[in-house]
Amino acid sequence: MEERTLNRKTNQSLFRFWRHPYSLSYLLLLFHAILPVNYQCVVIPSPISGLQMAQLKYLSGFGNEFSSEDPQYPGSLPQGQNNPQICPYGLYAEQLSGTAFTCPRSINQRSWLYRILPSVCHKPFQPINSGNLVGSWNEVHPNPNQLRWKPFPIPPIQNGPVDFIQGLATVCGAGDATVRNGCAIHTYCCNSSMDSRGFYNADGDFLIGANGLANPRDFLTPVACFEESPSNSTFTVLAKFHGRLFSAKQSTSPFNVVAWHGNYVPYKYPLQRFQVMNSVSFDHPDPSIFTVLSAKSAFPGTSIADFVIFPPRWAVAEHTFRPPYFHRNCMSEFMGLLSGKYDAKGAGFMPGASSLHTIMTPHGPDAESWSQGAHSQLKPEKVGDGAMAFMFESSLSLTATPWASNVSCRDLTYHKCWEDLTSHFQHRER
Ligand SMILES: O=C(O)Cc1cc(O)ccc1O
Ligand SMILES: [Fe+2]
Repeated sequence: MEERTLNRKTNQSLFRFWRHPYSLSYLLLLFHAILPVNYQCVVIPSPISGLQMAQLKYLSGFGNEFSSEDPQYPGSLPQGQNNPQICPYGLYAEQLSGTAFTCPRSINQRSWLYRILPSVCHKPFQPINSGNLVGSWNEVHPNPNQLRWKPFPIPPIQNGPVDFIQGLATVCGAGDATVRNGCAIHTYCCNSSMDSRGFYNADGDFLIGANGLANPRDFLTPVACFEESPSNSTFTVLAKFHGRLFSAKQSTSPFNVVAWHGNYVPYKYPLQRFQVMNSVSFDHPDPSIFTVLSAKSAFPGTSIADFVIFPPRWAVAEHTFRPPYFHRNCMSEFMGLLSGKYDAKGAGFMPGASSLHTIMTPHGPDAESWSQGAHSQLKPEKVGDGAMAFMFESSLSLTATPWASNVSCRDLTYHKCWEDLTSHFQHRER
């Protein structure tokens, strides 16, 4: 997934932000939408080296104006102004903006950071191997077929360490980072922490948004926290810019924010906290009822992408075909299964698997799921116990990259899951 959601930052990591232990057995996909408005977040996938996870504290809320200072440095956040002539504790003031200065105040996003050194203290960035990252779509071959992938394999540690950035690969996307309108879906599979490497994404934000049945207090933003830089140390800051990777060295840790305030912040959200709503009478509401976050486009009601989840829930609709129906949409749908079973698919869509149904590509329940949905007794039923599926519903025409088209875990038999659908048409007697 490409950039709109988590963060975008300036040259250094805004906060040290723990994401996921790489030992998670499921695939974690990143979505990244390039917005006309420059939203930002920070996803710093670098595991905590100097800090213990238990020490991490969070501020709760969504869209708030926050203030934070490292508890060991009371008074480190300047009061009453952003730019004192000399900042408390000799810190440097640095602004990180997420929207144009000229955006109306109601949607303006920015944060002020008070850090040990400003982000600009680094050696020049040099291009590095961008691996399987793709940022331009015009030369990628279109494919209107249903595409599906088995779980992307986690690289074996005996073949060498692979960190979050080295393990990133672009699955599909559309649009252009240079004109800041588009999105891409990336996957990552890694076996090592980033240690003294940090990352920022100038092409957009890794996974964010605005609306949903998610409660604001479940969004957690890290409290200011920094690490000391031992003398003679070397840190690497990696940048993603126009779809390519760059690397710069510096002698101090970029995780040096002692205090900050603002509303342009990274956050994490536990999907299990999403309160599901659904039909309590009949028929199948639109899947947009499960939207957690939206990356809005310039057209009201039409997103660059909605981040939708399918958590466990009760199905009670009467005289209704309850699983997802057959359809072809004017939107692209990228789906993944994190755990359990998805109610429109059987064994072919296992945890870690993903699929792409681009614009107007027909899809729907596989033959067996259709049969169950058509014939099962309609009592109240728990759907997807222990399951979690997600979908990016995008108004853009997503194209699969050459890597994703040719990767060995591509499920070339996907179309067969509908082969057993037969005609039940009852001809009229003539
Ligand atoms: O394709 C899918 O499985 C996702 C989906 C689910 C649903 O309940 C209705 C429409 C839809 O695209
Ligand atoms: Fe769909």
